[in-house]
Amino acid sequence: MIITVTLNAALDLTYRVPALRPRAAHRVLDVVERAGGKGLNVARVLAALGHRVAVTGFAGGPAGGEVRRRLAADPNAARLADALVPIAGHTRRTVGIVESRSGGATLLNEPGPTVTPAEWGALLRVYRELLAAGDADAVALCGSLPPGVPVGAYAELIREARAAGVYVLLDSDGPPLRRGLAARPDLIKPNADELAGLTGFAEPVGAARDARRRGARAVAASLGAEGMLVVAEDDGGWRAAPPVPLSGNPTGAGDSAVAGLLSGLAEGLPWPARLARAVALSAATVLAPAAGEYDPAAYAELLPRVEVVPATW
Ligand SMILES: Nc1ncnc2c1ncn2[C@@H]1O[C@H](COP(=O)(O)OP(=O)(O)O)[C@@H](O)[C@H]1O
Ligand SMILES: O=P(O)(O)OC[C@H]1O[C@](O)(COP(=O)(O)O)[C@@H](O)[C@@H]1O
Repeated sequence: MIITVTLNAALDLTYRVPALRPRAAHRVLDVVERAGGKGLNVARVLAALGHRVAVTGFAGGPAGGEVRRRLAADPNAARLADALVPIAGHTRRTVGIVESRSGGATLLNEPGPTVTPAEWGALLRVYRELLAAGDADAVALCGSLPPGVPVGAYAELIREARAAGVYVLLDSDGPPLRRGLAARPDLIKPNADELAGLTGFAEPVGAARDARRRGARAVAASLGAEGMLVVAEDDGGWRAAPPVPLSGNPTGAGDSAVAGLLSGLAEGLPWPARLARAVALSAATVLAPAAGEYDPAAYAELLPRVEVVPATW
């Protein structure tokens, strides 16, 4: 079983337009709605891969209700346990605008609802109960923090997971990521910009090794069409790349990479196989038009074609 935490859940809307022009009106070709926010995407992909998942975080208002309904209606709902904590504030929407001509995506992420100290306390109680149940292989802490949640929230959740002996992955950005590192997460999954922002190094190998010095036990950096780089717990490393760069909607590709890494961990796979899975799943997510979905046929076809090589430094 894997626990995913989405403190800033979202109703993800994907609008498709022929091309996006600033300061112009657009006719939207079609709209897709999904239960989103990073941890919810991770959970849906894990469930599709056959894993049981407990989904926690906050949900409130109309979008929060819709997120819960969509989670319950997921084709793999039997493996998705809804442990979201109700709040008085309204869950946000995130809007992805995908250009059908170029495949480019523009994202508008609302800040999210204000969470009260009592609601944060309720989340901590639910999280502790999930950890105490004793059957978690891993926890994924994903995404931004909504207003009101303390900036050290991830550090606190990491300390709790480590105290319970549960592997913990952090996928966030900015101050919540920086503060989280102090609590020594087992793995972080930054993209290239997040890694550079964290360390000040643009070059990913130096940056990933620096992130380990700052507290991450291992770093899996996602590098867009170039695939992924891992600097593992023993400072050994691997690189994995998709066979070809793909064009499509990259929203949620990073979340599928997280799902690939954690499903492989839960199945006892070694690093190279976990990495190959993460790259194939995330590349197959670029090929699926809606945020946070992957194309299963493309995943099966890509997996044997992902090249994993040891990295040296
Ligand atoms: N254009 C692309 N072609 C093939 N694979 C891609 C492409 N863009 C992203 N990916 C895959 O998705 C992963 C995550 O994408 P990335 O943009 O690095 O992260 P994030 O979605 O978190 O910003 C990459 O490591 C890669 O495996
Ligand atoms: O919590 P944040 O950082 O605002 O991110 C939320 C957004 O991230 C997503 O999970 C996509 O993330 P990735 O493209 O990094 O995988 C969307 O579903 C959501 O709109």
